[in-house]
Amino acid sequence: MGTANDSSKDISDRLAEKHPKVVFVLGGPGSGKGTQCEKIVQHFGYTHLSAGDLLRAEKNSGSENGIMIQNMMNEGKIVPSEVTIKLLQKAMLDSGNDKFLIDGFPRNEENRAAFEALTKIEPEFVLYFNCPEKEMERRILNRNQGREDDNIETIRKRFKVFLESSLPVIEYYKGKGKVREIDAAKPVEEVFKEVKDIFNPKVPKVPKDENVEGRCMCCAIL
Ligand SMILES: Nc1ncnc2c1ncn2[C@@H]1O[C@H](COP(=O)(O)OP(=O)(O)O)[C@@H](O)[C@H]1O
Ligand SMILES: Nc1ccn([C@@H]2O[C@H](COP(=O)(O)OP(=O)(O)O)[C@@H](O)[C@H]2O)c(=O)n1
Ligand SMILES: [Mg+2]
Repeated sequence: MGTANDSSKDISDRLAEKHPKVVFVLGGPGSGKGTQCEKIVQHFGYTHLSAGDLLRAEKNSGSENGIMIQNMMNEGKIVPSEVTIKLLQKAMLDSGNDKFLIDGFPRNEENRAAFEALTKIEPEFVLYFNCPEKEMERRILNRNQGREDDNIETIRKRFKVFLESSLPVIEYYKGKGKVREIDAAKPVEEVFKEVKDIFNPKVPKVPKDENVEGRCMCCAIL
């Protein structure tokens, strides 16, 4: 009979066969991760997986972890990786796609190391939305999504967790040259301009039939 470990290995193996392409989308609470992910999906064909949304859905499904997830979220704490990674892996397999924006994950060193060990997936790059705390606070208090954790007391706890636990993950990926940092304090469309340049890098065009002396480029070089 299979054990829990067998089944988590099974799901990891099935996922590895798809050779998924993953971009981690990080930034403080309210920095605009979800907003920009929606736009990336429309333009670049990724599937958006928000760790927070998956955890909220799991909580609402009445699962055995529901109360634990609710308590952790209301305290702004990070849910144990095992739970979140299982949800992410299932969503990746169910999607039928092979390109994913993983939003709000990894949020601490435990998330990062457990995901790497279990899935062996290395992100293509990490999109980091850098935004001042005052602006993030203003946005969350105006978000109106009915989230229980969008109150000033929990927001302050989430900012603390971001500084203490999530920024070190961003630093880790900076050390690997993988972080693409974006000024997220600008208006949505201006932020997206920067995002587009990252997903769609401009390749400088080689001039075709033109140079100063009227010869083609290859002749000019020769
Ligand atoms: N660049 C922006 N300028 C102003 N408001 C924004 C911007 N990006 C997102 N918002 C708004 O701020 C709130 C938080 O954005 P959201 O995408 O949910 O952030 P996150 O997923 O990082 O918490 C939402 O109400 C959203 O409409
Ligand atoms: N990797 C993650 C992501 C979110 N969460 C929990 O979910 C909450 C909300 O995450 P979210 O990504 O939806 O929040 P925002 O950054 O979008 O405001 C976090 O404060 C954590 O309590 C988690 O435990 N682990
Ligand atoms: Mg979000």
